Amino acid sequence: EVPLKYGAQYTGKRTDEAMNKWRGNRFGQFIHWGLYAIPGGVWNGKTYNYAAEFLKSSAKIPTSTWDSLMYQFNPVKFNARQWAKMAKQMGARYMTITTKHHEGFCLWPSQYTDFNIGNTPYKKDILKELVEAYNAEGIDVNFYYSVLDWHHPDWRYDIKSPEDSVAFRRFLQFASGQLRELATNYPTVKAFWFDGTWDNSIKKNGWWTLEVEQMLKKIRPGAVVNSRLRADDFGKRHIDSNGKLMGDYESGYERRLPNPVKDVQVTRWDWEACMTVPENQWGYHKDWSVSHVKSPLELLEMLVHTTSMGGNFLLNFGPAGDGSIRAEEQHIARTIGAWMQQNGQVIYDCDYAGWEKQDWGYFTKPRTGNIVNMVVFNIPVNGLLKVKVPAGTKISKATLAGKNVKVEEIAKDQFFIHLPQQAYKMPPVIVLEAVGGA
Ligand SMILES: C#C[C@@H]1N[C@@H](C)[C@@H](O)[C@H]1O
Repeated sequence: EVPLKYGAQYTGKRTDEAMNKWRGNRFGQFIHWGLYAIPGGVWNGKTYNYAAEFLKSSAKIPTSTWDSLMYQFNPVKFNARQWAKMAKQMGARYMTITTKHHEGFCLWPSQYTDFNIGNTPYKKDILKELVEAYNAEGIDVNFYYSVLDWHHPDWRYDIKSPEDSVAFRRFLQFASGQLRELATNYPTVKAFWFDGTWDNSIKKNGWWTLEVEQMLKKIRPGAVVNSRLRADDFGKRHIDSNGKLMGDYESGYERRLPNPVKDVQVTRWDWEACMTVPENQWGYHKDWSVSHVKSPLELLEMLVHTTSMGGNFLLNFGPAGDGSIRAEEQHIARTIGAWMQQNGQVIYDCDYAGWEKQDWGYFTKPRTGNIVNMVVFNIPVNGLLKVKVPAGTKISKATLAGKNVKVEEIAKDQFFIHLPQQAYKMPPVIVLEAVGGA
């Protein structure tokens, strides 16, 4: 091992109450909302297909022009309680909000910059409204914070001169100040989701990333911080130079999921995947016809897939500039929510079962007891669901919606579960009682 000052601070999974709650939540709503929601991917009549929150760079818009969008931000249809109720109905147990994205505009009245919600026609503290509304629904709120800041004059992509060093040191103090005020002024915040940390300027300041993690955990004991914040002494990100995870969970799965067979190593630590509904739109885009839009069933399978590998699934919503939620996203929330209403127990507080992945779908396992859940997405023509169990394990019972289904031992440690033949519009769940074995 190489000696590190700014590497991983511990190994293994945190087992404190705050982290157990973060882990057990399993399903979160990501919200990307900022000035980029106003143009929605269209500028001077031209539609830009790239991610709408990157429109400033896609359309090469000068910072002064982009920043003047602040004077148009007046979401007259914004209703934090409605958003929170929709998230509750969808079955989300946490919500992660972009307090500040790469554009540098702050959804809270930051004392460190005028580029914030207080100087818009809306004026009110949107972050406070969202935290209160979601907490009132029993939903934990986490803060996304982009270190990359296109607005701030002291931001640097790299440190190539003494002037860069001086400016960037000022920038890091600014960012630390903003993070301190977020952690202090919104005391129910549970976790911090860092982004915009891929540039050399951050890699060359790994010390700061550890200082921020420690500061946040001092202000908010139990706070959870993602690996994406962190860089070690040599600029290694997420995983330090000794192969140890930094931060409290791995956050590299963006718009992709680990392979359930080849990537089982992800189960050794906590992790989260974040996912867009279109192919690559986090902020509101006016025209979703420019790429594939995932169906509720595609997204539900991703949620179950993630739970089956011991991860959290963060599904993104991009509200419009007027504060409305588009119909496609409302349909997704209703459809997934209807299934979660009946089957949330196979997601919440569930984990990797350690059983061999089969083609019909995914296993999840509650933290306690001898239950293993089967969530079936691919219905076999013969209605027989193969299950390979750890050596010596017996399946004593299998039920679907509380009714027994046939269990047939077909070989040593192998069974067929007989799925009742019917048309399934949503994935059926079979609950196995397993005894003995590993
Ligand atoms: C690239 C990039 C950013 N990371 C995702 C989580 C979105 O915030 C996107 O803009």
